[in-house]
Amino acid sequence: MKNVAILGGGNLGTALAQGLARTEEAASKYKVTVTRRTPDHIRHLEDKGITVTDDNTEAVKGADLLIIAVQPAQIEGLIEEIKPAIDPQKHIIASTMAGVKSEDIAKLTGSGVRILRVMPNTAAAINQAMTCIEKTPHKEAEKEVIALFDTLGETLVINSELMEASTVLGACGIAFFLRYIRAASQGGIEVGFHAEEAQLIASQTALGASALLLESNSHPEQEIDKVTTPKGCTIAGLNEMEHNGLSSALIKGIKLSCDMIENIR
Ligand SMILES: NC(=O)C1=CN([C@@H]2O[C@H](COP(=O)(O)OP(=O)(O)OC[C@H]3O[C@@H](n4cnc5c(N)ncnc54)[C@H](OP(=O)(O)O)[C@@H]3O)[C@@H](O)[C@H]2O)C=CC1
Ligand SMILES: O=C(O)[C@@H]1CCC=N1
Repeated sequence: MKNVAILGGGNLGTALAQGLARTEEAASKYKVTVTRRTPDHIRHLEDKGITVTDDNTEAVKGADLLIIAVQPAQIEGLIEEIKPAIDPQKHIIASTMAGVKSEDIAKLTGSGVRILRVMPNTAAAINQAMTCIEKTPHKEAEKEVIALFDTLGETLVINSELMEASTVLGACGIAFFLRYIRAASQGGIEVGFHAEEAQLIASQTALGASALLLESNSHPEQEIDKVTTPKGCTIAGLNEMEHNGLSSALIKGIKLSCDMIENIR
């Protein structure tokens, strides 16, 4: 069993812990502790065999792999607290923080600690995350981090300079796709469905569209061509959406999110 400490049991930290406790595969490999300053907010995790505490130092001492999931502005305080307990020979630090480079964390921990960035998303809670992992010279550490995040969904190792782009496309992406589903549901209600039915149809259709790409390895436009019957209703709706800037709005939103990460701290 590997001991994992998730430091910062907020939205993402909780999602990671839930995913690690949810499947037999993950639960048999990882013993998880989650910390936050107000642990009573996440006591429910204890029902799943997860240890919950406000003691970062003890959590670090008992762990091999440290996953940092505090907000970027909270990192200085956290590292100051745990620094005496960090053992460079033993610990691997995987940081989920948007916009915080591994070098920035190394300046706080002191050199010699194996640190790499990871960018999962909240679908980790149901083992459907997309996690981008920063390529690192510490190959053994990289292997261990990949193995852990493989239990939470898909993983992709990428160069450091793409970590911001991966944050927007993969992590913020959950919110972007969900907003599309909400809008589609609202449209569905306007054309006659009750809210729950509209949401089911929109969500399952989004899942089917993704699966078409993932399973057949095709391009979105190939699949779109199969739906757009000549003179039909799909192309009419699609063109109206594009006249109103659908693709452009998505691309602009992704670019703006990416630009603002530089100043996130
Ligand atoms: N939310 C997401 O979808 C994603 C988030 N991220 C990154 O993950 C990080 C967390 O984001 P998110 O979960 O949204 O934020 P949250 O604010 O929900 O979570 C941060 C948590 O850290 C805890 N915390 C703060 N200081 C300490 C400390 N010194 N010791 C222990 N726990 C502490 C806070 O709880 P308390 O106040 O009780 O201590 C809080 O619950 C960010 O850096 C973000 O960039 C990355 C990918 C996706
Ligand atoms: O919004 C944020 O800053 C964090 C990082 C990616 C998802 N949530």
